[in-house]
Amino acid sequence: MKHKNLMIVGTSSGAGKSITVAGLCRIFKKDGYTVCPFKSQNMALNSFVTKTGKEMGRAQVVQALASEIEPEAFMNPILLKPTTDRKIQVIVNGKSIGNMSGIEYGRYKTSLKPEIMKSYNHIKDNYEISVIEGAGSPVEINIKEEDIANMKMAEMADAPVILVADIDRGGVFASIYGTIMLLSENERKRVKGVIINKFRGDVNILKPGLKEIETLTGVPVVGVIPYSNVDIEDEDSVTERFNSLKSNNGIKIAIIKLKHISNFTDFDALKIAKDVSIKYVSSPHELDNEDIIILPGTKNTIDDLKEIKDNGLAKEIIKVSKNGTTIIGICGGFQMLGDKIKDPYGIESNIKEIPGLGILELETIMEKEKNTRQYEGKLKNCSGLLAGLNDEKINGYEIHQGVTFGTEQKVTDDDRIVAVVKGDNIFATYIHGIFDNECVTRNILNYVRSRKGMSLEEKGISFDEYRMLELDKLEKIMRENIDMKKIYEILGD
Ligand SMILES: NC(=O)CC[C@H](N)C(=O)O
Repeated sequence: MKHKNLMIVGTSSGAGKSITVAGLCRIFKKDGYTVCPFKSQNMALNSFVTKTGKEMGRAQVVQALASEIEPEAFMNPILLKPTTDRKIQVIVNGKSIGNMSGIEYGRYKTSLKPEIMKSYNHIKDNYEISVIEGAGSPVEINIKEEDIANMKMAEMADAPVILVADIDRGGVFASIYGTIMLLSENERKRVKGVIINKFRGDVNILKPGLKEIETLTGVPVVGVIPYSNVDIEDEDSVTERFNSLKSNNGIKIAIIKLKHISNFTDFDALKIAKDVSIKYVSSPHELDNEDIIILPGTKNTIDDLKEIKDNGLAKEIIKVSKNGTTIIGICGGFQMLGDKIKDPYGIESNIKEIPGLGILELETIMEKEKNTRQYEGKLKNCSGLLAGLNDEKINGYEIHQGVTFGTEQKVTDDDRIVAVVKGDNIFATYIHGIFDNECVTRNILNYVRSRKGMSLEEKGISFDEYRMLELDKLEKIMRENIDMKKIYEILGD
């Protein structure tokens, strides 16, 4: 089997690299090839846990789904998770090797090349096509020497390169020309095509410019993709995800926008539910009688807890929790709802102990060992928000250092505390992806619907099904607007 590859780089972060890779993976898969995504280094707080308990960036997970293969850490051998303002947690091949400052990591990262190549070669040996994603812009000339994610990666994999440019933010010709001109001559030779992304309007207006940029750079424009509302998660560095989502007279949900918010893809499944409006909130006066308040996961529970105490959000959440507002805590947010968080080894900060919101009688200790595992279990002893869900199977994944103890009502069949309910209106869990379990989401939303006198919803589409439909939408748009014949010609041996 001869392996063929292609690398997608972008004129900037958020140009649409991840989505383009996902779309190409889907097309190659549908055309009958075995295909695998790859990104050597990701910087993201949205991570995923593989079947073998390894952590990886979520963009490659979606691309793996598009390729119809199980997500595995070799698709993203390096994951960087910003922990505090100055430290990043470095995850290599799915496991944390500790925290480093930016400068320390800058010095260290080129030594990871063998690790990267081990992962890449595994893909090369096992799949017919690989689609490699770059990171940010390939011409950050101040750090080009230490590059392991862009043109160096293209070189290491000997891959042809396609440059994706975002026309929506303007300056598209300058960014295409500037990016290509800032590459070295050898690097420039690798660039075989340009894709213009997020175009609104009549492509005929664009045509003279396309011709001119092709002449100026010598690189053909192989596609102009219209702006679309395909709902597929992209890199989280530049995200429109925190924009509010409105619906009239519906269920109002506020998600607390913590400074180190992590795994906010947890809420994607809520967005597709009927009558839901979601708002991200970072101060108490933005709260407006919401039906549900969610405390999300965080890379730094202690710092973020301190912040919501200082800015008054904590006080407000405690107050409305007593008036029956539904409060949901996920992972770090779950830990905050307890009485106390202890960090004896200074994992998250130098605060050794901090009182929580005291809504749940629980205590959390940050352990040295990080828990990364997929979760599969059964609900039991369900009441309140989860009433009626006994024996339902649920799944998701866990990423946390904290271990939680206490006397609240456990609702899973595990010995340890994974999820609890309290009274009618509180639910908290370590499980990321909890809302992807359609029964849990429907139950909670129906609880709120009945309180508000709204009619209840029957079983709906699962989030997995929804995601596959969106990927197929993306495939269709890309096939219609990219010269796929040309892409197959570009694919490198
Ligand atoms: N993913 C999370 O929310 C992590 C919570 C917390 N920072 C921990 O490590 O335990």
